[in-house]
Amino acid sequence: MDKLIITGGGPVDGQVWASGAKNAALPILCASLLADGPVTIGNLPHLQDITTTLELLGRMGVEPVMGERLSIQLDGSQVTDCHAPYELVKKMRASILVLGPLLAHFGHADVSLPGGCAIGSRPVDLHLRGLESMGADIRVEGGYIRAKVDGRLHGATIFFDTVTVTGTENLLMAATLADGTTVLENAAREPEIIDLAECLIKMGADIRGHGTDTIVIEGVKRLHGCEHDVMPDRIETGTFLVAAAMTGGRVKVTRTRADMLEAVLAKLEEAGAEIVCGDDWIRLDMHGKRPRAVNIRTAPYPAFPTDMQAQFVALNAVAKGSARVVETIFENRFMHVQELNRMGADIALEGNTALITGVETLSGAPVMATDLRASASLVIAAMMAEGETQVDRIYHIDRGYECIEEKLQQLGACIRRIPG
Ligand SMILES: CC(=O)N[C@H]1[C@@H](OP(=O)(O)OP(=O)(O)OC[C@H]2O[C@@H](n3ccc(=O)[nH]c3=O)[C@H](O)[C@@H]2O)O[C@H](CO)[C@@H](O)[C@@H]1O
Ligand SMILES: C=C(OP(=O)(O)O)C(=O)O
Repeated sequence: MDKLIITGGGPVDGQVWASGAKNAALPILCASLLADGPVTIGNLPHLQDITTTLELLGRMGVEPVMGERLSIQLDGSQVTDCHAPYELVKKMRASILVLGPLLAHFGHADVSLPGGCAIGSRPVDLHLRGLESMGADIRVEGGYIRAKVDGRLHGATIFFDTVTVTGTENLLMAATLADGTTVLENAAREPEIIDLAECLIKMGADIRGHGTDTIVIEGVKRLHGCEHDVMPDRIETGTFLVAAAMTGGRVKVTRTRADMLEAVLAKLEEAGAEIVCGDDWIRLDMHGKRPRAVNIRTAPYPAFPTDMQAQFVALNAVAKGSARVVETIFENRFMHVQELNRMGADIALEGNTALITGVETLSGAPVMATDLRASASLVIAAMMAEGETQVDRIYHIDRGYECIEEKLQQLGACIRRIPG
């Protein structure tokens, strides 16, 4: 297993570009299963999760054709096998996103249950209940979701008890080819849902209300190919901004968007950062200062994203003052806390709340990455810690951060990978 070795020290200073968003690219790749023609997807990030998804689509018969500028062409009409095996689904929960498109386009699907993971149990009951109310017959046997429908799915009004991002995406995709109207109530409003809906509309889907909590979909008979560029990754962008803020440094992130990061930028300003935004860039400057501690409460978009919680725990660990960070989305998303404490942080956990007392500095230590954003928090903490930190199990970070060491080197970090 690869490791990252980071020697902490100077402030972050430099410019870096944001990659395409993992959490938009994954549903969009799966949406290609709905089309009767080639879908060309641009600005795809080069990430392990993307490779896993392409392998999964390849097993179904959809062979990717590589294009220019990180683009790829996929044709849903090539599907020969509607089966998503455990050995691929276990690598990446977002594989569940093939369920809705396969069922809607081909009338059946066998998809392994994703199972629990480090950050929480993450059930998919709301995906399944929604598909059942659209007429699907679903059985769970041998760890597989076996779903079929006689003829086509039909439209339905579906109320989500809990706001779910991939649940909204799965049902949104399924509804595009259903008979009649589907209304998704208490739908997720994340920017990645808007990006997916815009791609589906280019494929010929009839969707209104995406970006609000009520999405209305009129089913159409078929969808065609299209071209779509994936939106920038707001979580990667936010991670670079926090790295600069923690080290009293400055950064300009390009090829990104400020409008989808409002809650994060507000917290960075509260921490003392000066932030200036342009059409497709964000510049942050801490002017050499130590950040002030900021309280955080995660919640569905547009509130503060759970995917930025670990990075802000790291920031608070070295801030002036003390802070409370409350995680309301996942029941076990504080695995970074004990590793940060090994680096000298002073963080206590009480249920879903981290109570953080800022310390002047952290010290390098061997630490273990436990999930994607926990890994990111350890890497940025290591960049400001005294001495050397060894981050083990970094395959987690490779799921979601493209060329992490090259990009952080551009910002002045002393970071290298040791292949395992
Ligand atoms: C690939 C992708 O886009 N991943 C993101 C997506 O994950 P994901 O879509 O898996 O997360 P959800 O929005 O579904 O989860 C939100 C909450 O709903 C619960 N739930 C969800 C579905 C369900 O059927 N039943 C149920 O109880 C979950 O356990 C969790 O407590 O949104 C999360 C919340 O913003 C992000 O952290 C992930 O980065
Ligand atoms: C939790 C995340 O991803 P996934 O849902 O793919 O596990 C994430 O991107 O932070």
